[in-house]
Amino acid sequence: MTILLLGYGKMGKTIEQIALDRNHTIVGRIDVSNRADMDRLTDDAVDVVIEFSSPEAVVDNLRYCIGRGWAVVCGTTGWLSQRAEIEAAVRERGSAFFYASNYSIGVNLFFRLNKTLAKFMHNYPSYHVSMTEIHHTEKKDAPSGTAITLAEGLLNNLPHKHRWAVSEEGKPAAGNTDDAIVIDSVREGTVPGTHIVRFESDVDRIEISHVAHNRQGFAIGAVIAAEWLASRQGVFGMDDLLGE
Ligand SMILES: NC(=O)C1=CN([C@@H]2O[C@H](COP(=O)(O)OP(=O)(O)OC[C@H]3O[C@@H](n4cnc5c(N)ncnc54)[C@H](OP(=O)(O)O)[C@@H]3O)[C@@H](O)[C@H]2O)C=CC1
Ligand SMILES: O=C(O)C1=N[C@H](C(=O)O)C[C@H](O)C1
Repeated sequence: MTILLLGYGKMGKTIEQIALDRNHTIVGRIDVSNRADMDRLTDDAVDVVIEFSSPEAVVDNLRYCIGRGWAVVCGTTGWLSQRAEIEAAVRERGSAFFYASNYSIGVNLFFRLNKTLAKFMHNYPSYHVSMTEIHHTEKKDAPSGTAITLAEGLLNNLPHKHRWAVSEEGKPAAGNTDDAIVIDSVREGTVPGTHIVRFESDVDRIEISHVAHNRQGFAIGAVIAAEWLASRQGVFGMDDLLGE
């Protein structure tokens, strides 16, 4: 399979190693400095684009790839207010698009555990639910895409909560947050990604966490998604790949 790496930073480079190990061919490594190289690729030179860039760049990148008819696996976070527009463009073009806030198989198991825990806690509103996500200091968006997916899983199962709200580095979230799941975003060192969901009462705490030791899990998942997407048309996510 031929892969175009759109975004060649920490994730792009980790994905490259996994893709080469799985006998794929990298036809381009695009960062800010060489975007014009994409114009020189023919439409059929690319089986799948793997896009891990930045919240500011991703939507233009996706529009460009959809316009070329290229299948795209996107991992960039922090842009989902424009998701509907992008997915409509994919359907109109008849191309293929895959998005996940987190490609790690372990995190996707954790998403399911999170929903199951929320269903258990549904009848115990006295337990105060909150989340913490911890990432490296280069991360541009907060809260993390993974934290937002976890919050959505909780909101769908906890009727007394209606939204999520952000606090940063331990500072309280703004306003009255009784109906909110408060997410604390911590940025420290080179942490690849840690997510904690907790239910706290006056007498005890129930807590689940996922800790990534490195970026390999995200990268393997993204390459598997690319292999899966290459022969498909439409809009997909991890539940399509892993089975509901
Ligand atoms: N879904 C998932 O499983 C995961 C998602 N992520 C997300 O992926 C994204 C990238 O993460 P990471 O690799 O750590 O970030 P990095 O900052 O290490 O890399 C980003 C790359 O994107 C490039 N880039 C920026 N703007 C453009 C542009 N306009 N066109 C092309 N390339 C561009 C940068 O180029 P330059 O170096 O020249 O600035 C750099 O090569 C983030 O949004 C992060 O949250 C991260 C891990 C897992
Ligand atoms: O920026 C990162 O590094 C990560 N971003 C993703 C997110 O925002 O959830 C996934 C992972 O946590 C690493």
